[in-house]
Amino acid sequence: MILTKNATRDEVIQQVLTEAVRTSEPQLISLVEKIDPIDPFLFYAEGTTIADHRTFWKSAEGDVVIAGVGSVTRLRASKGDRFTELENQWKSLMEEAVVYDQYDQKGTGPVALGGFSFDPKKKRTELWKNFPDHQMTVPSYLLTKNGSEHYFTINALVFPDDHKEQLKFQWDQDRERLLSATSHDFIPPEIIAKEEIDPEEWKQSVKKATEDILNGKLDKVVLARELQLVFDEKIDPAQVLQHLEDSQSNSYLFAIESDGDYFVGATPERLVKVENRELTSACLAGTVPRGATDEEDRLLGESLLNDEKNLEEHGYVVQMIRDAVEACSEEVDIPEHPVLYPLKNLQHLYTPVHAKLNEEHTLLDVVSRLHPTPALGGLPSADAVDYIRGKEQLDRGWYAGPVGWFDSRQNGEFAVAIRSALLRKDRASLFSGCGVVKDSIPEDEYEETAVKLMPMLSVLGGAPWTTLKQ
Ligand SMILES: C=C(O[C@H]1C=CC=C(C(=O)O)[C@@H]1O)C(=O)O
Ligand SMILES: [Mg+2]
Repeated sequence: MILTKNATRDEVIQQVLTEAVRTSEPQLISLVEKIDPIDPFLFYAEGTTIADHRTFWKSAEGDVVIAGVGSVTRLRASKGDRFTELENQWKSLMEEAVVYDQYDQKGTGPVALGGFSFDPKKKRTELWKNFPDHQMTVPSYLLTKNGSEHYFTINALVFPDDHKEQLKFQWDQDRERLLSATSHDFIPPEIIAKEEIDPEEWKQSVKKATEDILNGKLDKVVLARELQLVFDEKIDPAQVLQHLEDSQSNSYLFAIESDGDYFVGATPERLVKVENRELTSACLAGTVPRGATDEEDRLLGESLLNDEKNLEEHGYVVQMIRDAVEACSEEVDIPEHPVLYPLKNLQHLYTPVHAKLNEEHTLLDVVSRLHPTPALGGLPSADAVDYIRGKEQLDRGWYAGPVGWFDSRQNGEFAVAIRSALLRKDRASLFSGCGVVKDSIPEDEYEETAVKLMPMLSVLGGAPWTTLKQ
């Protein structure tokens, strides 16, 4: 990667153009500038007037927001381990990239955003036909909010026959449009039909899983289900994102487009973050609803902290994440007991994980070691994934897969795509799963997944869950 701090922006563009002509190859250029604060949700909404492909990410702490419009290039693995292959492609892309950047901030310049399916070996259905197994794209235009500071990046492939003034004209025009976006009113579409995987059949599958666990086939398996909604018109992902922002706290917001479909969600579950080699992960599993009053809420939380079944569910996650993190880092710090992680509709058991990532490992390497944690798959991991592949009715697609971003500085973050929905024009598929252990009660697990559907269901204008249960 060539960082050009001393030349002017114009000189850098000229250099890249000259290099494209010399090599007869397109050259990747990245131009970063600091801008006045703007609303990332408006930037995202306006992006649709420039390109179909858009990506959105907001960290649970709200400190980092990245919105991408367009796509300069897509990393794609065709053989071997998808994470390793993407890593190699990213390295070679970065070797050639020319970056004009005075600020050196995480999440700016060349950044790859996207995600991965839960299980590349699962047979695909029609539902996910517009999503490839994985997709990490480098957006053409990128808004990055780092704390209170905002940055705008232009990424582009410069071709030998491009003209400098034409390139600049196009970039200026798009920049002006994206940075001066104003709000418009949203009219939410109406739900005209809903359908879920047969509840009784699903509960049977949970019962069967508890029997298989008791028979020693595995310790834990996460089973998921789908609720489909049909609307009277196309759903706008920008509107869904804005509503999630308004209604969910302590959650990562994401939206990824592929071939006209959008995968959107507000997940509380971090997979891993790496910043200056500081590794942060999280064990999040074990669930009760929030109480209607403060007192009820406190009692529910206390019961969760002492509930054997939920502690078992949680314990498997800690065990697996500890092993995976210890294998690639030092100074691993994991508290002995979980605490409560409160969300709008639910509270979870939460154990944070901190470590120092060893030099020879990368973020994607850690993603590959962690995915799927027993909060989404089960334990032993491989057996649980096989079990899900064979027994679960649902095509999970990207549900419960890693979604996130990384930059050229080895910084980045991935969350686990739960509390999510696939938007296909006037249809939405909402997904929800739960950790099944030997003491799981099918009816309770069904209720738990119902509450986990609430965040997406309510922003999509769904009636309260109780009226959905016919
Ligand atoms: C699989 C999901 O939640 C996981 C994350 C937190 C708590 C969980 C639980 O208590 O079962 C699940 O493991 C989902 O929301 O679809
Ligand atoms: Mg659970």
